[in-house]
Order: sequence, then C-alpha cells, then structure tokens
Amino acid sequence: MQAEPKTSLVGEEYEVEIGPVAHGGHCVARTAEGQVLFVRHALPGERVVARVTEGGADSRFLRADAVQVLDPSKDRIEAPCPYAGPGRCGGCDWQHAKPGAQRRLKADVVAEQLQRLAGLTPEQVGWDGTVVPAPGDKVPSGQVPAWRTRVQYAVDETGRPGLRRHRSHEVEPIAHCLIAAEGVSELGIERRTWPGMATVEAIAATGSGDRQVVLAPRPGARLPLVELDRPVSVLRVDEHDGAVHRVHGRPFVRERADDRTWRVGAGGFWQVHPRAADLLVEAAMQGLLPRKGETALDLYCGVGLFAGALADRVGEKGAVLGIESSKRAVEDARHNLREFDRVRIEHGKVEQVLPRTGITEADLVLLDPPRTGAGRGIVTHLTTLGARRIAYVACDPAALARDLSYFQTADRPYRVRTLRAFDLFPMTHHVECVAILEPVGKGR
Ligand SMILES: C[S@@+](CC[C@H](N)C(=O)[O-])C[C@H]1O[C@@H](n2cnc3c(N)ncnc32)[C@H](O)[C@@H]1O
Repeated sequence: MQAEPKTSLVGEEYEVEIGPVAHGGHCVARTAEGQVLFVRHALPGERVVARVTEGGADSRFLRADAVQVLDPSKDRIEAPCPYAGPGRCGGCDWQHAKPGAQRRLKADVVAEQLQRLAGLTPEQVGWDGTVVPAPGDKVPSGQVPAWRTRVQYAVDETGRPGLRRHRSHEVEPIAHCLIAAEGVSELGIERRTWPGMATVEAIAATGSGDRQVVLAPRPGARLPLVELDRPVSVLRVDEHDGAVHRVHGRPFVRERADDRTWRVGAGGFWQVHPRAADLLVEAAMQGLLPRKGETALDLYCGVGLFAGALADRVGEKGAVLGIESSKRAVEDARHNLREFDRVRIEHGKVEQVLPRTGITEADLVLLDPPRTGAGRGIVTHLTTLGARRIAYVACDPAALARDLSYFQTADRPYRVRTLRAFDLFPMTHHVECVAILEPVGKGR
C-alpha cells in the first residue's frame, strides 16, 4: 500500500456520478475538480457518495468506497454476504451486483484492456464478448456459487479466523464465507479459534475427497491440536523461511482433472475453481487441436496439467517439454507424468531455461503465466519457434493484452484466432481467458 501523502484526502466525501468499470474491482469517477476516483462498491451509472480511502490532493488518483448510493443501478442487489461492504472483507468485489451483471462487468474489463493495451476489438480476436460461467454456477440473483476450494483464512490477535480487509492487513472475522466450497466449509475452520496462528489455509481437493489444512504460526507460537470434523492432512509453514513441513497425513492432495489424478504438494499451484482445470484444458485443446507426433511446450507448467493433456494427444511419437520455477511443483509434475517417456519437465524460470534448452522449433506452445504475464522477451522468443498454434491461458487480462501486443509486433507476428473468457472466480473481479494464436498470414 502506498504511503499516505501529506495532503491526504482520506475520509473526504464526494457526491459523484459513477463512470465505467475499471480493472481491479472498481469503477471510475471524477471529483468536481477533475481528480480521478477508483470507487469500490459502486456500479456504472450510479450516483453515490464516495468516501476517500487512499490518496491526497496531489495523487494521480484517489481510491474510495461508495458509502451511500443515491441513484442505484438496475444491476444492484443487496450483497448476499453480510461481510461485504465498505471497509469490510476484501475477498469479493462484486457481491452487490447481479450475477449476470458481474460477468458483463468482467467482459467490459477484458474488452477495455484488449483495446487500450493491444488496440484489439472483440471481433478482431474472434471473441463473442461474453464471460461464460462454469457449469453449475449460473445462479439466480441473491445466491452465491460455493466455488473456492482453497481458502486462506487470516487469524486476528485473539485467534479468530477471517479474511483480510481490502488493501489492509486487518482481519475481518468471518463466521461463514459464502464462496467457500462445501468441502472447505465442512472442515469447520471458521467455527473455532486458532490462537497463535497467522493464517490457516483449508484445501478441499476435487474428485479425491482429500482435505488439507496448512497452518502458519506467528513467531514463537505452538501449533494447536487440529481436531476437525473429518480427517485431514496437516502441514505447517515455517515462520522463518516459509518452507512447508508435514505435521501429519500426506504432504499433498490429489486432484482429478482431464481423467487423471494429479498430485499437488503444499504451495503448488492448482486452479481454485473445481471446474477450472477441465474447462481450461478443454478450451486450450480445442484451440490447439494437437496432432499425433507433434512437439509441444508447456510453459509455467505447475504440476503438469497442460503438459499431460498435450502428451495424451500428441501420442508416443510426439514430445512435450514443460518448464516450471517451483521445485516442489516440478517434482509433482514429474511424478504425475511419469508414464510418458517423451515428456520432460525442466526446473527454472522460463526466461532462463527456455533459451538454455536450445529448442529452435515446436509445433505447439501453451503458456499459462502468473499475473505478471510473460513479457516481451519470452513472447518474442516464442514467435521464433514457428509454432502452428499458441494457446495463452491468462488470469490477468491486462498482462494478456500487453503480451498480445508483443505477439503482434514481433518480427514473425502472431495474431489471435479466438478468445474465450470464463468466470472462474464468481463475486470477485478476476476472470480467466484462453487466447489461441496463429502466425499472421494464416486464414481464420
Ligand atoms: C498460473 S500458474 C499455472 C500452472 C499450471 N499451468 C496449471 O494450470 O496448473 C503459473 C505457474 O508458473 C510458475 N511460475 C511463476 N513464475 C515463473 C517463471 N518465471 N518461470 C517458470 N515458472 C514460473 C508458478 O510457480 C506457477 O506454477
């Protein structure tokens, strides 16, 4: 969080007209003096009283919360979650919007980022302009899909579990998180106290029934006895170096996706929505259409999800190389894909490992980078490999749009053939996209 400027306007209130949605779970407004406000808990077209939460007279912009709605949008509902609202839980951004409106807001953000950062319209990227809910998530207004299979509860000084307030270290104690998956809620983390803990993470794996609790004690605190409503494995995060140690049970959970079981060790990445892994594999494979005997790269491969999907499809005569920076995830990926002779998983950062591999060509490339995106260097490198198609799985539309602009302007440019957007994080501002690219010059 930025330091408060000397000319702080925190606490000041402005009556404003709310403009369009912006990336990050807020909408844009302007004070009468023309200063930009990013307003949470508002919706486009509303008239609200916005109270400044960050920034001062000479800041480039102010952050604010809508504390009073004078003229509500037709998309507004009463937040189903009692912990949502100005100054409260920061876990969700759009509790006050109808489910369909949330997806339209996300679509507007994707469209705006593509236009602003890559100069692309939905038509130019073969996108129908919609954000699609995961199967089962299309709920009526006022209901909330319980999708979050991993919840990291923050624990306050008195041991009460909760979630952090927006852009704050303060804990909002929570008796029940509505977006937590049933398997997480069933563990009852919210029903007891956790003295001495900084965080308690609950994981409910999909398809296997595995449950895990990861405890991060405060310095000097002793681990509590974990007696929950059902058997779980328990891990502990070292307070000094962040290393994860087994307390009891397995040091991993087993997830099911793409008709396969995946071992995911503590700290290893796995999609949080229970349908996400299958949906994204399907979207990426439908776009890439791997053929027997082809070679493929899976960059930022985590525990090997897409590498496995590609290996299945390119067959014994094909080959797949995965690259991943987390040592633990690499071990899991190698274990998960041990049946494939022609899958190799390299450990290290893509930017360092990819040039070192000496690979000069590949038929297919899949990349699924973290929120920061891949960056110009990697994108440029990828355009030199002559891939028939590239699948870009993106959890941040801004990073995606930036990287797409690099694909377009490379010496051997790629253009987007199709783009699909999924609402894999209902009630929050997050959105997942899958873009399929091909070399410029190939017909759609
Ligand atoms: C969005 S996750 C995708 C994981 C995997 N594709 C999946 O769907 O399960 C991004 C992964 O990139 C890894 N990562 C982050 N920065 C990296 C880098 N510079 N080079 C290689 N891997 C990186 C993270 O450890 C994480 O596993």
